[in-house]
Amino acid sequence: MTNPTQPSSHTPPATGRVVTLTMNPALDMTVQADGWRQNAVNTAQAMQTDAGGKGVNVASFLADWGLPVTATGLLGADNAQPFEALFAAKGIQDAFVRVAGQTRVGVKIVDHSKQETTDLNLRGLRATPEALAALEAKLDALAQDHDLFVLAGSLPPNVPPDFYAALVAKLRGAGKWVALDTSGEALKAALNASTLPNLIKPNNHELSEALGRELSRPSDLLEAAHTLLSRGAELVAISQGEDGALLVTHGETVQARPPRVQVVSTVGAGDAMVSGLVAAHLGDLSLTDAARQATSFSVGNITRLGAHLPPLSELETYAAGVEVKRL
Ligand SMILES: Nc1ncnc2c1ncn2[C@@H]1O[C@H](COP(=O)(O)OP(=O)(O)OP(=O)(O)O)[C@@H](O)[C@H]1O
Ligand SMILES: O=P(O)(O)OC[C@@]1(O)O[C@H](CO)[C@@H](O)[C@@H]1O
Repeated sequence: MTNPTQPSSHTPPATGRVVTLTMNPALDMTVQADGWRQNAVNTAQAMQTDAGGKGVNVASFLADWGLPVTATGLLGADNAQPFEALFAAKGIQDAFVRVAGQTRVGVKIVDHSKQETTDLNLRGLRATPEALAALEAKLDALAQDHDLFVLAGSLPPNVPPDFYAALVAKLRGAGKWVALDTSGEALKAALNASTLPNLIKPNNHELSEALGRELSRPSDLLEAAHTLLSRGAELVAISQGEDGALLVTHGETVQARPPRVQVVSTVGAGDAMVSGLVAAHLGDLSLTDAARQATSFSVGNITRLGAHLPPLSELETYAAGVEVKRL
């Protein structure tokens, strides 16, 4: 099927198949309300709804990049249509377990006059033991013929905080390459576990919260990254919003600063970065090129609504504008 956003001349690498796991997807309802104020009556200019949630977004970016991708997780049966339409349009294999009820709505208020994005995220559908058992069986089946797993987003109610920690151990034990992008107690448990993911992509606030200490100086972030590397991670990517990202491996550290662009919505910026890093891993890129590629994905994402990459020529312009410094 033709995908209008897919970069045209890019040839994807012919390597491993990717699974993205979204335990808590969301229908993102973006409301454009320029100049809006809290505690006041505001007028909005536009509204758009997109199938989202971190792993769904990663699947969408990777599909745009031309990689085969399977999306799994728990999806409310009552409003699954926008997700199914996205998967069909982009050729994403739909391996979501359907559960009773509606997937949560995530309200995103964007203010173009101030280039600000405000998120209101609901907690999501309570996961039943039956749904979790069905998901476990699905993941076991997917592990038969997929090599990379991206675990992304919050955990819905009734899923224990060590869910990702246990899954990372299981997947890495089976020889899979695992990326994790989560927050709060789930991130804390995963970072305290004995087996760490190959790639960890927190933002600086999420990492500070999970480690229980303020990481305000670059040296604090670097020290935290090196501790995670010494405990089994291969790449720690700490994103810092408009300031860019710090990417740390055993032998190298780079700082990537994005070019200045007109921001439409920052929703999914981190997911785009994860996607760029997964694509870079599959393409065996150097850390410098990975930083450039991942940042260009993020910048491409924040210049439009929804989790879509811009055409390749635009992506290349952003990539050329990324300032990558080896530290
Ligand atoms: N306002 C911005 N201007 C330019 N680039 C940005 C901006 N916000 C984010 N980015 C780019 O996106 C990357 C990821 O952003 P960020 O650190 O906000 O991720 P995140 O907190 O995980 O985002 P989210 O949870 O919304 O997906 C940054 O490293 C940067 O390259
Ligand atoms: O509650 P979570 O899972 O942490 O975040 C959910 C969410 O904000 O993440 C995506 C952007 O990264 C959105 O599509 C979605 O609404």
